[in-house]
Order: sequence, then C-alpha cells, then structure tokens
Amino acid sequence: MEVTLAELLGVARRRLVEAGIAEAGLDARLLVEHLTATTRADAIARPQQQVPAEAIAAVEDAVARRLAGEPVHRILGFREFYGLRLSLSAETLEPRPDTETLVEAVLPLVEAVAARSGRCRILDLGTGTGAIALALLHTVAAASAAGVDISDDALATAARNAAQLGLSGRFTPLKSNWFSEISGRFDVIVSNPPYIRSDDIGSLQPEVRDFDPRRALDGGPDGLGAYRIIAAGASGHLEPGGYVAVEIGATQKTEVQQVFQANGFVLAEARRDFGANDRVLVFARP
Ligand SMILES: C[S@@+](CC[C@H](N)C(=O)[O-])C[C@H]1O[C@@H](n2cnc3c(N)ncnc32)[C@H](O)[C@@H]1O
Repeated sequence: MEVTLAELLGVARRRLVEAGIAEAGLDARLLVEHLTATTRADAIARPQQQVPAEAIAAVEDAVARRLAGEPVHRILGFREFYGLRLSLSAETLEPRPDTETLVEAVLPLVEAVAARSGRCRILDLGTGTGAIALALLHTVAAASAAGVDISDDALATAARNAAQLGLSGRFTPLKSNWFSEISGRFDVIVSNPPYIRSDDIGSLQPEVRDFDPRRALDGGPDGLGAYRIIAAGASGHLEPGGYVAVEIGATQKTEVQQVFQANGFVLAEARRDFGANDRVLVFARP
C-alpha cells in the first residue's frame, strides 16, 4: 500500500492523540522524522512523497511502543541536551532540560579557570550519558573531564557519546562508587545525583518510574544520601578556590545547603530551572 509522508504523520499523530498522549503532535513528528530519515522541511515542502514499506513498519512499531507508555526518546535511542545529540542506553537517565541550568551555572566557573590557568579539570559524579561533562567540554576547549559512574553500561554510553562528539581526548570515563576510585584534585566538581526519596519512587510518572534506571533516581530514605557523600568527599578532591555544583530536587534547597555547610562549604549561588523551581546550588570553600 502506498502511503505518503503527510498520511503517515497524520495517522501517527491521530493514534497518539486518541490515546491521550500529552505531546502527541511532537512525539509523532519526532518518530516519523527519525524513522523515515526526513526533516520538518520535507513534511512541509514534499508532503506527498512516498514512504518505503520498511519505514512504515518501523513507525507502526514505534507508535505501538509509545502507546504502551515508553518515552519517545527511549524509542528514538537518543535525546538532545544543550544542543548535543546524546545516545541513551538501559542504565542511563534521559538527560533533562532542567539539567541545562546546572551547565549554565558551571560554565562561567569553568571558563574563568580556563582563562586564568589555560586548563580546567572537571569531575562529573554520576555522569550517565556524559551529558553535563560533554556539554561543558563542547563549550570550553581548554577543559577536560572525568565522568564517574557506578554503571558499566552508562560509562560505555558516555564514552560512545564523547567519541561521537569528538571529545574523547578530553573525557575520561571512570568506574567508581562516587569518590572511591578517584585520585587527584579538580577545579570544579559537578553532579546531578539520584535525589528522589526511595518511598516516592513508586508515585513518579510511569514514564520516569518504569523507564529511567532506578539507580539514577533513588537518593535513599530521605533523598539526600548522595549529597552527604559528595559534600564529605569534595574537599579532598578540590583545588583551592574550587567549586562544587549540584542539581537538587525542587524542595531540597535548605536540606542540601545544610549538608554542604556541615562540611565547611558556603553557598555561592542558587539557580532556578525553566519552571522556576529551585534546581542548582553552587558551593565554595572559604
Ligand atoms: C540522576 S542520574 C544523572 C545522569 C547525568 N549526569 C544527567 O544529568 O543526565 C545519576 C547518575 O548517578 C549514577 N550513580 C548512582 N549511584 C552511584 C554511585 N554510587 N557512584 C557513582 N555513580 C552513581 C547513576 O548510575 C546515574 O548515571
């Protein structure tokens, strides 16, 4: 059966709308564009172009997965972060737009160190896809980063992303339980650690709960477990005058600040995300 690009897009969109998928139009477009190797411009300029049978079958399969609750970027296998296309895998969190706030907070610090000393060493704790470290390295040519994770799968994905972006020479994936295998000192330590309280995981949106890896979400009984470890270990791995910047849950500002203050840090900056929620804290050691 002959199907045009416009018809395929229309059917995919309609099926997702009928199922009550919130971003039905966008999801349909992302899936169809990727699986038919077309662009938005093709859909506008050449809507009557015929789509090959294999691409139609691939779109049908992808729409069925979306209808079963799988997030669109898991189906695609990649997600854009800070303008970079990052591959995903089973044990990586999907990088979120809110985490770009962390990159934006850290970027001036990295640029200042690089301008002053010609280099900047970054430690990204819980690197996942490598999102934060790779965004910083992509922007600051003099920077280098160690990306730490406890998951072999995540580290393999981060290394692949670094290679795809031409950043392998400045990105070192390291398997470590937070600081356990880390030696040396860094100018900036950055982390988006797991910060959901264990008891709250069951009530997360199914797309998060069922598809993001639990190890990337679960912050222990009070959600603060990783912050305690990072705050306790950071001083021993920071250059004098260095910074630690962390992403936080929207209600965790006071608690996380207290954890770092108890370890001798002072709050240098707090930022909100695009939804005006507290999202990033930057700490310094006087
Ligand atoms: C919230 S995800 C953040 C991923 C990525 N940095 C991002 O922002 O998209 C937290 C990451 O911490 C890693 N992680 C969890 N426990 C860890 C541990 N004990 N040591 C090192 N990394 C850990 C997880 O595997 C996951 O990749």
